[in-house]
Amino acid sequence: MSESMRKLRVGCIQITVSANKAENVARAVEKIREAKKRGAELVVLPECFNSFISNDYYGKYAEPIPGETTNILSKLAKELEIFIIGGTIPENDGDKLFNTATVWGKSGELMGKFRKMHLFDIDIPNEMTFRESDSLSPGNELTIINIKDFKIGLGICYDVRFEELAKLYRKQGCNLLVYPSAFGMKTGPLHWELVGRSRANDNQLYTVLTSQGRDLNGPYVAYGHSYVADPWGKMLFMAGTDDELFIVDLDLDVVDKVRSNIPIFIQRRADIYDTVQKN
Ligand SMILES: NC(=O)CCC(=O)C(=O)O
Repeated sequence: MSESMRKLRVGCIQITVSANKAENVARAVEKIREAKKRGAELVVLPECFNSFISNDYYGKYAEPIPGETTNILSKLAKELEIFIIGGTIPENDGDKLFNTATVWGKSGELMGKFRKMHLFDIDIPNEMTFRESDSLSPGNELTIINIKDFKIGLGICYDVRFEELAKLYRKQGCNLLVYPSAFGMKTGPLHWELVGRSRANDNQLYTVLTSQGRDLNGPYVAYGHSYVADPWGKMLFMAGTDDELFIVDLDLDVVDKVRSNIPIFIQRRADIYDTVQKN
């Protein structure tokens, strides 16, 4: 097996968004070009990279897929010969809205899309209330993408809290989970790092969490601090709060090593408990 197939250089892009969709997309394009120059083979954008995170905006900013924003990603992937996980955009399909991630291959082809499965509905009285389900519908399908020898499971932000989803991906052989995200300021400080490192450690795989940058004047203030955790649960890199591009090198030897050193996956008592996919 070729050594280079087992390594992947990932460009993680943290960007703030404004009310101007075209500007948001242009900012993402600029960062993807920069990531290519720095050797990235795969780039990952944050959740809602072309729109504010807000029930007031999802409907107005929504597009079909393919559509205006994703056509730009497709063309760019082809031009730069790079894989793009296009963060998420609000998607309209019939009379429904979804929060959707798309993945674009080096020929500009749509390799897959994932619709946020667990909608961000929380209520911490007087501090943070959000009900994505007021405007969005949930997705019902897991999405796995193969790039080189990496088997990549997709989730979106709040999905990272659900170990069952990550475990299903692990059971299907994933060695990398990618979560375009934008945690808020209430839960971010306590949970943002905890959940992504936990999913990495529980399932002995890499986790990539890209966030919107923090804009204190927007309708939704993202925590920022995009990061990558390795299969030991170790933080490889964490961004600050402003716009930032960082590059990380992933290596499947690290996955193999931790799985052989601490073989929890085969030691699970599946005779007593299990996580099963129902559809
Ligand atoms: N956009 C989201 O799904 C936010 C998730 C979040 O902040 C959390 O605490 O979970």
